[in-house]
Amino acid sequence: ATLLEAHLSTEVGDAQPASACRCPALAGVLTPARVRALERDGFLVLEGRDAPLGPGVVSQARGDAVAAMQQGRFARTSNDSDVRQDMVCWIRETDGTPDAVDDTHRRVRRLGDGLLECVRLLRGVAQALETSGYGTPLGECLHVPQQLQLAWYPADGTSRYVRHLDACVDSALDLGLLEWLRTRDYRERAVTAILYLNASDWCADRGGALRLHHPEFQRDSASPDGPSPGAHFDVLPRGGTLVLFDSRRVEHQVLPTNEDRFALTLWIIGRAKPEIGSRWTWFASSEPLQK
Ligand SMILES: O=C(O)CCC(=O)C(=O)O
Ligand SMILES: [Fe+2]
Repeated sequence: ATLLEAHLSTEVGDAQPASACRCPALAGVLTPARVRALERDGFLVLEGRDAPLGPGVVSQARGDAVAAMQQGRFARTSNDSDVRQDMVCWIRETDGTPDAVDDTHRRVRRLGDGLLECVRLLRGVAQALETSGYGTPLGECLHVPQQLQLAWYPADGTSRYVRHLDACVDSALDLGLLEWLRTRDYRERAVTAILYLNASDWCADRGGALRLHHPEFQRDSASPDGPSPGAHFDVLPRGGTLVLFDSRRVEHQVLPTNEDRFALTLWIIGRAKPEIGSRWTWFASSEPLQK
């Protein structure tokens, strides 16, 4: 059975085409070879020397995140509290500017320069993926929401997020029409992009790793022999580390953290190309993602 993430989904009404969100800092970063690895493995981790942003920008962004925390911008999610114990703050580049989406967002503090740079980097990932010919399973084109999730897992030794999938991959037949309509935004999620804003020397004993469960492992679980335990890959949430994974294939979890842990996440969405067919193609297909 699919584990469906149940928190409020990103607003995607004002998403932009990938081509409108170019980020110079990504030039030469998402090379065709790395994008092929992402397609093959379902995930890609760029850390250490491969990380796209310098430590200066990341620590500035962490300061901006702490400031947002002190301004009371973080709130619990609508998930059950046993699913996840982080607090989140939804941010847009335009927050605190005349171009903000509404009056409430015009009144909040502008994002700091460090956080702005991180937002622009994540929002540029879709364009960089398309340039390297990233192929979504459904041949969709990528779109970039304006809204990103800034999450804070408090340093209490228990804050975590249980194993889940970011996208809803169940068909209308499985879900029923109402539930299917309710989960529309989750179905559009194609690629999860996460940038960590923590210290660059985060070590394993602080906990808080992102555990990625290998897609092959999930497929195996349908076999009578059952999966071999331990088929996963842990990523330490070191500042500057960029993780990309297929939102529909890669189950993942956040292990309990002993240290305040900040993660900035963008869900890149995939929308059917007009020439391939409308969303009704998905609707009609009972197993749209089993290829
Ligand atoms: O912070 C992370 O490493 C992942 C968080 C996550 O899985 C989510 O917010 O859906
Ligand atoms: Fe997730």
